[in-house]
Amino acid sequence: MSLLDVRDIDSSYGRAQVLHGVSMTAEAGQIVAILGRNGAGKSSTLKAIMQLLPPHRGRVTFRDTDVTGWPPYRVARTGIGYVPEDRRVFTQLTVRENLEVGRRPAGPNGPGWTEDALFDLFPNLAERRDAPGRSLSGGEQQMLSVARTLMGNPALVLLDEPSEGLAPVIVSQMARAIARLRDEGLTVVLSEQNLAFARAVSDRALVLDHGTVRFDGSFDALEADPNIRDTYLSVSATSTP
Ligand SMILES: Nc1ncnc2c1ncn2[C@@H]1O[C@H](COP(=O)(O)OP(=O)(O)OP(=O)(O)O)[C@@H](O)[C@H]1O
Repeated sequence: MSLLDVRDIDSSYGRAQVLHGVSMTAEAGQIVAILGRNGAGKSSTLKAIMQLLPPHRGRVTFRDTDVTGWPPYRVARTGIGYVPEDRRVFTQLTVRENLEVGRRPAGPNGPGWTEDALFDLFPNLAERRDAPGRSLSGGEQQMLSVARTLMGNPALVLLDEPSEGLAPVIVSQMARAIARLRDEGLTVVLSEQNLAFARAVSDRALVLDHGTVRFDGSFDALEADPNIRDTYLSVSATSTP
């Protein structure tokens, strides 16, 4: 069975249904990209997995456990880390203090992340380790947000638009960091509008439109289907990582 199995979920904000029968899987060690235009339902799918937007139909199964309807903090404790689009760095705390806030025991997910390992992963943060969160650039905040989530030692990381708003050089660093997460055996599900970035870091693509899955497969298959690409992906966001 897949590490993550999302089966036929519907989710709504109030009376507005935004996910319609979404199904997807992530195998252990895989990086899966959720693609689609603005408002396609990428963030909502990540929130539904985390139970921040609990599905009212369908199931989310993680490590053979049905987590549907669980409070998000319990989902986090089973080993799912979530990095929201808006970063939520603690501005008054230093980089190191922000990391401390995220610390949780390693448990079954391996030896566990240390501050040093995270500074190795994000060298920019090492240079700013005693700087307050508010003084960091957008890119550094994005890195800190990912690093803080890793301090919780998740087996699966949900990344909401990791490349959004980042300068090209920072986008490359983020791409290298995600590749290293795969080397460490982590599973990642990320939402992206930047097709080049997603292709560079991911094993598989899922394309959403209006909260419905339009494609699920390899990037080669996606590129070979210009109809899917041109109809459901925004063509503007193609900067190379
Ligand atoms: N808090 C909310 N309340 C009501 N509707 C929402 C809320 N957040 C998102 N939506 C709606 O849900 C739909 C899916 O949005 P979602 O944020 O999941 O899309 P997305 O693909 O992640 O796009 P983006 O790249 O703009 O974040 C959109 O129609 C959006 O307007």
